[in-house]
Amino acid sequence: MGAEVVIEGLTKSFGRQNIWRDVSLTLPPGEVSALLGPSGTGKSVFLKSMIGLLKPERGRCVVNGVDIVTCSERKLYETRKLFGVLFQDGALFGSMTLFDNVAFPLREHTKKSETEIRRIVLEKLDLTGLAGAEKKLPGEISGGMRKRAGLARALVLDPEIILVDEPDSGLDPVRTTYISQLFIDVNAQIDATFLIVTHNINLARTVPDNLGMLFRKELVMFGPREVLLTSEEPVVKQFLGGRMDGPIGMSEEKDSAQIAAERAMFEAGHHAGGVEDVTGIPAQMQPTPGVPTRQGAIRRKDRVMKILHTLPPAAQEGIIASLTPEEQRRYGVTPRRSVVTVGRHTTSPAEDTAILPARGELG
Ligand SMILES: Nc1ncnc2c1ncn2[C@@H]1O[C@H](COP(=O)(O)OP(=O)(O)OP(=O)(O)O)[C@@H](O)[C@H]1O
Repeated sequence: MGAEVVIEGLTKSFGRQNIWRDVSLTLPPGEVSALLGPSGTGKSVFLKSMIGLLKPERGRCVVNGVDIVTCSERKLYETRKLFGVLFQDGALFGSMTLFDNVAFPLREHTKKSETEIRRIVLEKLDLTGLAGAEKKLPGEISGGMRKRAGLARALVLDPEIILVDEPDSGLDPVRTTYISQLFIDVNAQIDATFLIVTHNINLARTVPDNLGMLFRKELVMFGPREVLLTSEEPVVKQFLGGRMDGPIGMSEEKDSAQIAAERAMFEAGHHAGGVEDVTGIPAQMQPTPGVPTRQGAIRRKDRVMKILHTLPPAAQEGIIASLTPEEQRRYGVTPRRSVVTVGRHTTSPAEDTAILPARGELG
């Protein structure tokens, strides 16, 4: 099972420029989490802080009892081996073949024989759909393949935590979905804890178990996906709809006068862009048939049902609607009213938000 990552009160500035402050969240072991946020809100800085490449001035990031922020260089070196990182561009060495790129961490950090290295590299290339491409140079393959090669390299040291920085950058929507499917399949196969930072709405809505959002230098929220996907928070709604109408502006945020002026314009009929009718909780991506069940998803169900009573009503309803009738019986919950199911999408109308906990333990 992947490692839990506990982040408490993390604050990062460059000189006098504060990037974000007091960020606290826990990545549950083996679950897939995603962190959203408009461009420039410090998502990449957050990932780099988690692996000790940047030093936050306050707070903790604890993995297996080691605080990355304050530990010694030696401990940091050891703990970093628990992480596999997929950088935005794959961060491959341009002059090395895919084989050598993927073999690099094994040659750097282990004493494995070349035969053993070959076995591991070919296995990871196969896992990421790159079998047969080992002799290619990064410049000879597509952006999607480069990302998959970056993922293969991130996997060779058997990481417990995988950090992914904007997997969709430079990819079309279809390739983005394929790489998302690969994350889900890899998660099912190795049960590692994932954190994906992204501003891709489709990915955010369908891939992770947990969702958070950075805005105005703070973590707006972090929790089960259903919480953010049903949130009435203006910044969250605006972001998920990809619209101009709301607090996020051209270069991050707007003041109240600008919000009011634009609101008048949209009310007068100007299209705010984005998609108005994408609401509710779409079905989550599942492992490809034949790939094992995600253990993280099973644990998550139990974990979320224990905290169900602490979540907003719309999120509760969405979670209950995602359970099978047998699971609803097992957890002792019943939807108050029937939920509307549209194709593979389950939506819960606002008036259907309350639940009936059938047993006392939920509330
Ligand atoms: N090493 C650094 N020194 C100084 N400022 C930095 C450094 N790294 C990042 N920043 C600043 O931190 C802010 C957040 O950058 P970051 O790249 O983390 O944002 P992001 O949310 O990942 O953006 P995007 O979605 O566009 O990739 C930016 O203003 C950037 O200029």
